[in-house]
Amino acid sequence: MTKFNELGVSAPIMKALEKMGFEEATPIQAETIPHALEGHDVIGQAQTGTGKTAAFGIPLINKINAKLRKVQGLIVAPTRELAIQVAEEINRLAKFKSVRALAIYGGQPMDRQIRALKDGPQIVVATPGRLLDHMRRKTIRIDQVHTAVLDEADEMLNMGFIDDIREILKGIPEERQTLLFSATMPKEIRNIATTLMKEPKEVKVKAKEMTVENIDQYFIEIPEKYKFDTLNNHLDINSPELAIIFARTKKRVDEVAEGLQARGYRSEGIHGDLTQGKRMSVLKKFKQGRVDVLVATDVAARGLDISGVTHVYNFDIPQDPESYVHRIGRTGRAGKMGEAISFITPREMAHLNLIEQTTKSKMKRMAPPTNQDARRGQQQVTIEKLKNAINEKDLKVYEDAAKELLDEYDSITVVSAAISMMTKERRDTPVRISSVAPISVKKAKNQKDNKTKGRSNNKRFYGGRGQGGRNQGGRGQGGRNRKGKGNYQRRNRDN
Ligand SMILES: Nc1ncnc2c1ncn2[C@@H]1O[C@H](COP(=O)(O)OP(=O)(O)OP(=O)(O)O)[C@@H](O)[C@H]1O
Ligand SMILES: [Mg+2]
Repeated sequence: MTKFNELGVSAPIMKALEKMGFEEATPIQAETIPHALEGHDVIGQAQTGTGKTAAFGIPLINKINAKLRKVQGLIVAPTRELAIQVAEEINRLAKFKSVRALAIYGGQPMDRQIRALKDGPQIVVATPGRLLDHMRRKTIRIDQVHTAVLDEADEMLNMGFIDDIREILKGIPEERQTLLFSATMPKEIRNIATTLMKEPKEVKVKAKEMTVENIDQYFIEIPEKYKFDTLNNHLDINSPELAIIFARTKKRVDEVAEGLQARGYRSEGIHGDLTQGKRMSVLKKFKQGRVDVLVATDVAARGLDISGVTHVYNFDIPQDPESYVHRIGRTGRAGKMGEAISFITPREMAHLNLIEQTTKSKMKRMAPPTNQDARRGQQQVTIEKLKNAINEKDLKVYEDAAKELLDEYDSITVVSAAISMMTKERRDTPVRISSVAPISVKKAKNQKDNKTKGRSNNKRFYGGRGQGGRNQGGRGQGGRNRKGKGNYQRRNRDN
């Protein structure tokens, strides 16, 4: 275990770390901070929730000249919410040094950002599109920038956004230091990344698996049309503190979020088509626990650090194994435990193997909970409430009423009636979710024969009812699927 003062971190940052309760450096911090402080370019790869933000934040703040009120550090992140969160963490780390970080991102009025930029923040955290906008309008000056950070670098370099990143980096003096971080770094993306850097030190925190071990990973093989009720049952049984449910499209996110609301859950959806104001208010409610089930597209998959997320559900499995890693990484952060449950349609079973091969971890099969299990789960919640009332409330004023009731009925009947009245009967509310085509499993096809055998025992749970074709809605997959995915990822990318 490494202490921060062994890493050459300056006194004001040490003081902030102490205030934040960071006692020891995480492995990625211990390994990258010395390289970064020496001025090297760094590629840092470590599992989700292991403190990569501070791994680049600390050396960056360390290097800032607090007296110079010019942008000296530039951090680029793929989503607006992440830009905001990273700026907040940087500001916490820089609390005892006169260094300020500002987040700039799409969906917020330009003039407000221009005014804020004039205030002289030394660090700017931005989404690529909005940053380029400011650069082209010359409303941001980056000629004094000595450090550039790409957080979630692979995501930004993925899918043709390399040109935006290149253009951004071209505006920064060449002698800059470049730091690049992510939990995933596919080889081809890393190769692109190295073209943007000078002899980078590559730090990959050694781990057997790409996912953190404190996340228990499960899958449930389930036909499309049973997903929603299964999700309901699960939520009732587990009563997550906070849960994030990932769905494939914005439409599905809206439908699932509304369906859950109709069934009495405090649920909201988040995706790239919402106004920025709405996105922020949904996230705020979720962080405060006023919403406890967040339904999201991949816009919420990367980087978001929300404490109390005990469960992540893949209502639809993602196409990319990398996306799986990031999604489930919203739980099990900073050493806490978490649970990830992926719904996989029988036709997608081969895709499960592809994900497992990439992440080098296994998902355990879980039987879908029955309605009876769920009912027991719901009743358990009621029973807990009753027990709390017994222990904590003054029940004297109700005693006469209770005695009257017990004169007329036996105690079991009375208590059963009370439990029934206090228990939500969710399934009385019908909910319809439009179906989607299963994920294309093209890439994984040749693994299908040897790997999925014996796994596809869907019959056990559903009495061998027909599946497949009906879920697909007759649509072809392949090319179309891939195109669709590219589109929504692009739009989600936001800026
Ligand atoms: N040294 C430390 N000691 C204790 N907590 C820490 C330490 N470093 C970071 N944390 C906390 O751990 C949590 C996760 O950190 P962070 O968001 O930086 O993870 P990450 O590696 O960037 O994850 P992701 O891959 O999901 O982006 C945060 O709440 C952060 O404040
Ligand atoms: Mg991060």
